[in-house]
Amino acid sequence: MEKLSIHTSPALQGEVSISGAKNAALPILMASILADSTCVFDNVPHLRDIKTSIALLAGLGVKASRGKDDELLLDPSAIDNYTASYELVKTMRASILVLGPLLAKYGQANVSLPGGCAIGARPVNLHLEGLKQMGADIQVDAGYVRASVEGRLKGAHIFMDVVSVGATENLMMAAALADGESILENAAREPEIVDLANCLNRMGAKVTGAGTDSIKIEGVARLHGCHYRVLPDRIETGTFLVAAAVTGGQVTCLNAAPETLEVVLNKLTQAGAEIKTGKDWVSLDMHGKRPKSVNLKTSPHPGFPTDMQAQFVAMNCVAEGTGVVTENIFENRFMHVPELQRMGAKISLEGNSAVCNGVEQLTGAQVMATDLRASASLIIAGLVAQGETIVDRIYHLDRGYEHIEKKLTQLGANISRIS
Ligand SMILES: CC(=O)N[C@H]1[C@@H](OP(=O)(O)OP(=O)(O)OC[C@H]2O[C@@H](n3ccc(=O)[nH]c3=O)[C@H](O)[C@@H]2O)O[C@H](CO)[C@@H](O)[C@@H]1O
Ligand SMILES: C=C(OP(=O)(O)O)C(=O)O
Repeated sequence: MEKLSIHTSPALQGEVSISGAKNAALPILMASILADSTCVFDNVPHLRDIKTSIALLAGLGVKASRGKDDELLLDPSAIDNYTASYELVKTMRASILVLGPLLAKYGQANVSLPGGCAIGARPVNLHLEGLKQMGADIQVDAGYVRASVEGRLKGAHIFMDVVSVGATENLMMAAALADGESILENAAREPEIVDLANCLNRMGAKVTGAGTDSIKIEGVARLHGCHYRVLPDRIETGTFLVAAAVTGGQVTCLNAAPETLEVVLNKLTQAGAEIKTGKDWVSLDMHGKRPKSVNLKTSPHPGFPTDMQAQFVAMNCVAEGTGVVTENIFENRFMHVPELQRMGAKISLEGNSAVCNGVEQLTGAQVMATDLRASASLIIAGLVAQGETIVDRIYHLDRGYEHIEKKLTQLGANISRIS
């Protein structure tokens, strides 16, 4: 099994190009099911989750081909299968996002339940409740969601009692082809929701209000193919900025979208970084200083993103002072803490908070990646630990970071993939 070997690294320096956002690309790829003709997507990152999505769509009958660079062409005109099997869904929870589009376009869908994962139980009740309100018959049987509707889904006024990115996306896609108007209340406001809405509108949908907590969708009878460029990955951007910060470095992220990162950039400024932004770039300069600890609490956008929590815990481990990090979205998202402790971090877990007392120096160790962002936090810690850190189970990392070790090497990090 492949691992990453990281040795104490100098202050990171230079420029890094940010890839398209995994969490925007995944729903956008699934949205192609709704179209009658070919969709061409640009800036689609080369990731394991994207390969899984292509396999899932190909299983339904979508013809997929990679174009030049980061282009992906999806032709949904010959879809003839409505089942997403457990084999694929279990490796990628976002597979549940085929449910709304299949049901809206073909009146039926069988999608394996994603089940829990390392970071939490992650139920899909809001996805199912919303589709029921739109007239779908939904049965859960033998681990599968079996959904059908006579004729078209009907527009509905849906109140979600938890802010859910995935449920907002699934229901927005279903409503795009429903009969009549839908309003999604307490909708998620993440930039990836706005990106999906923009893409759907490019396909001929009538979605307004994305980016607010009330999204209105006027259903249309058909959607056509489109050309759409996926948003830059704000979590990848934030990860490189934190990596630069812990090493006291100076890094510029190119092809980025700084306006999607406001709260993360504020926290980095609090940590002592000098941050500069332009239209599509963001730079961080620590001027060689050690970061200062920060306190933060994760919450839905525009709050601090849970997908950046582990990286900031890693920064607090080596920062000056004590920082309290509170996780409010997922009930089990501190799996990186015991691994960071193995590297000498002084962290105590108190309920859903991690209290980190920064130490001057971590020590390299063999550590286990338990999920995607936990993997990133262990790499960040490894950059400033004394000696060698070996990160095992990096298949989690490959789900969501494109060529991370190459990009870090380009910035001067001592990191390599070993088998
Ligand atoms: C592919 C993708 O975009 N993944 C992101 C998406 O995941 P995902 O869409 O799965 O996360 P949600 O926003 O749905 O989850 C937020 C909270 O709502 C709960 N919940 C969700 C659905 C539901 O039906 N019932 C329910 O109770 C979840 O258990 C969790 O506690 O948003 C998360 C929160 O920003 C991010 O960490 C993930 O990176
Ligand atoms: C939790 C994440 O992804 P997913 O929802 O695909 O598991 C993530 O991107 O950090």
